[in-house]
Amino acid sequence: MSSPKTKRTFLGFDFSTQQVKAMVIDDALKVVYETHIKFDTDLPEFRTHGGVHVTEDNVTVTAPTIMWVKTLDMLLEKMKKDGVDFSTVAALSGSGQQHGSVYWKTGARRVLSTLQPNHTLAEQLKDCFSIPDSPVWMDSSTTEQCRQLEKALGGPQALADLTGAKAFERYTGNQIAKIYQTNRGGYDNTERISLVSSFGACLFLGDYAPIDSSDGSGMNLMNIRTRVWDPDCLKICGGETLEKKLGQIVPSLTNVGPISSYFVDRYGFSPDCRVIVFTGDNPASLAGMTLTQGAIGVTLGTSDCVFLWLVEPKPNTQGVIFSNPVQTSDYMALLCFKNGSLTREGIRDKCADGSWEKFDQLLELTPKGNNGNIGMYFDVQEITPSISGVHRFTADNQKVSSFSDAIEVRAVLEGQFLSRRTHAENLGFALGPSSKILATGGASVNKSFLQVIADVFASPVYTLDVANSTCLGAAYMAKHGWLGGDKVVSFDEVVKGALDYVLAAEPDTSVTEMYNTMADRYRRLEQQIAKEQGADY
Ligand SMILES: O=C(CO)[C@@H](O)[C@H](O)CF
Repeated sequence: MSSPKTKRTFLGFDFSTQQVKAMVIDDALKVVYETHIKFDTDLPEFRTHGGVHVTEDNVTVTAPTIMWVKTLDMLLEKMKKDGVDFSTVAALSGSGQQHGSVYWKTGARRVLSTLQPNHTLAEQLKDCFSIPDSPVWMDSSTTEQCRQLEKALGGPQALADLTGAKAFERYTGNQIAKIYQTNRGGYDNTERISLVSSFGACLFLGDYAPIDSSDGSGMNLMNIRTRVWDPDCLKICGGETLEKKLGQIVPSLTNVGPISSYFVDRYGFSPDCRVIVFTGDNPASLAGMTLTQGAIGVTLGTSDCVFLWLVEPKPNTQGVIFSNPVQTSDYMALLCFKNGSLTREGIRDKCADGSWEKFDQLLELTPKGNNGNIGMYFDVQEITPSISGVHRFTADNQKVSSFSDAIEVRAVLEGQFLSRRTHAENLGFALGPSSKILATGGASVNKSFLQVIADVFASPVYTLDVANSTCLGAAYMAKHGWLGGDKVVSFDEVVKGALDYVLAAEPDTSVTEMYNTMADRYRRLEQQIAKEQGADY
């Protein structure tokens, strides 16, 4: 809670899949307040599960747009009751679950710009959405539209070269295409299409806020190099009117204007409070981790995610490349691996009686490099690449059906982290003397994992116990944008010293050459499996 002595604060919001979070930081970037409102439990009238509605076909996934609006009403009331002094907020920004989309009905802009402070946002905006149920990132009902877009643009790799990713069902252009094709009435009655991020900015701006270049990268509509809409993609997905409905993209960190008077009158914000363009949750998370060039962010959770800062990206059909949210001339990449902690825990239960202590003891029984044995453990259909099954290879690349417990334990760790490394390198990340790994997530407390990561990546591993990196990143970006963005001051400069990363593991340089060779072998073996299973690689 900000106190009278606090001179200046910055506010970050995160419109995520299951909740809306808010975080207040002081001028020294220290968190002084945070809170959240969860959709399922705090707004039961919408009957969501995990913040969404999934249709029987398990393919179509949406969320009620007005639920997000009402949640913001509740969040701000809670913050007010908790004593947050909104008058100290110099700037605010935010993030949103990526790829989701909001459809503002024709005429909504007038309502948005004349909000009355004695009524809630939800009361006033309840009839402003032409498509009341927003498609979200978990939706996978647009495969037909994905194939149409890739066919028209020359195939998955050509589309990745142009937009930073092959056509993914969750990507907004394909979601818009489905509405354009199947609900033309609703589409034609839409005057603005927002992402979840820019929708959040619209509410605070009291006007249509632009999409930023980083979250705009998650749509299969933006030219990843020029950061402007690609006319061919627009036409295929939404015809001649889509560009007008989207508005123009702006660089991340853009100061898009003063806060709407609605928030000044109702909550006591300063009329000088600036709205900094919102961005996607993963770009904001990169900022919240204070990831910098040469670093790799690794979040070890149910799914493992790898965040990369790239200067020269090599788009492919595995990862996704976004415009960098804090250095707008650079790029970032995201790799998601579905087989993360549950796979590691499965081997622990099978080989070490469910004990991490015994797991670590078994790990010590085999040399680094596992005498050339390699394992790949895709208990569920993997995302990167899209293959499944368990595959074990001996040093001479012979497939075997089992390993001893000790070999298996090392093989699951080396296999997973060789996979993270090879896919990072495929996207253009170059490991070098200044590389470092920033590890977060539940499994980052396991020291033996971190040592394998340090050895496989030949880089020091730092850990950070940062909860809500997405919301924290949005608050950091509020200050960075308020200072003028990356054209005025670098992100490094803005966040210097903000977080205390702890050095957790240093690489054993005696095995660097061995893992370099092993990485090349892993890549070839995984490509072989992908080919056998007819998967992109
Ligand atoms: O689809 C994703 C990234 O491409 C997810 O991480 C969503 O952003 C989660 F909200």
